[in-house]
Amino acid sequence: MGPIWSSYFGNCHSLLFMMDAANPTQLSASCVQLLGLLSAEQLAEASVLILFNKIDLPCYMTVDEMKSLIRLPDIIACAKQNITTAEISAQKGTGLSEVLRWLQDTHRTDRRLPGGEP
Ligand SMILES: Nc1nc2c(ncn2[C@@H]2O[C@H](COP(=O)(O)OP(=O)(O)OP(=O)(O)O)[C@@H](O)[C@H]2O)c(=O)[nH]1
Repeated sequence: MGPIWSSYFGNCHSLLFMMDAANPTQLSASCVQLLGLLSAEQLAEASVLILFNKIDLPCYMTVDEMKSLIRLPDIIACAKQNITTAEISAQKGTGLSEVLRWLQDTHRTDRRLPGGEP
C-alpha cells in the first residue's frame, strides 16, 4: 500500500505509523517507509505517533532493541515533525488510552494554531 499513501497526505495533521513489534524481520522495510513519510513535504507539519503493536506476543527482541536497531533516537532528532512513540497491543487494548490521549492533545494543539478550526 505504501506507494499510494501520498494520495492521502492532503490536510493530514496527525500521522499514526504502526510497526509490528512481534516481527523484527519487517523492521528495515518499515523504517524505509517511515523515512519516506517523514521526508514528505505535505507531512512536514504533522504530529507523528509511532506505534509498536503486538507487544502481547513473545519476541526475540525487545522494543528498545528494535528502536536502537533502526536508530530511532537519531530519526526523531533529525525529523521536522514532533514524534512520539507508544507500545501497544491493539488486540488486548494495552496502551490504547495513551493513544487516545495523544490524539486528543494533538487535536487540541491544532485548534489553538492560527487557522485552526474554532
Ligand atoms: N496478538 C496480537 N495480534 C494482533 C494485534 N493487532 C493485530 N493483531 C492480529 O494481526 C493480524 C493482522 O496482522 P497484521 O500484521 O496487522 O496485518 P498486515 O499488516 O496486513 O500483515 P503484514 O503486512 O504481513 O504484517 C490479525 O489477525 C489481528 O487480529 C495485537 O496487538 N496482538
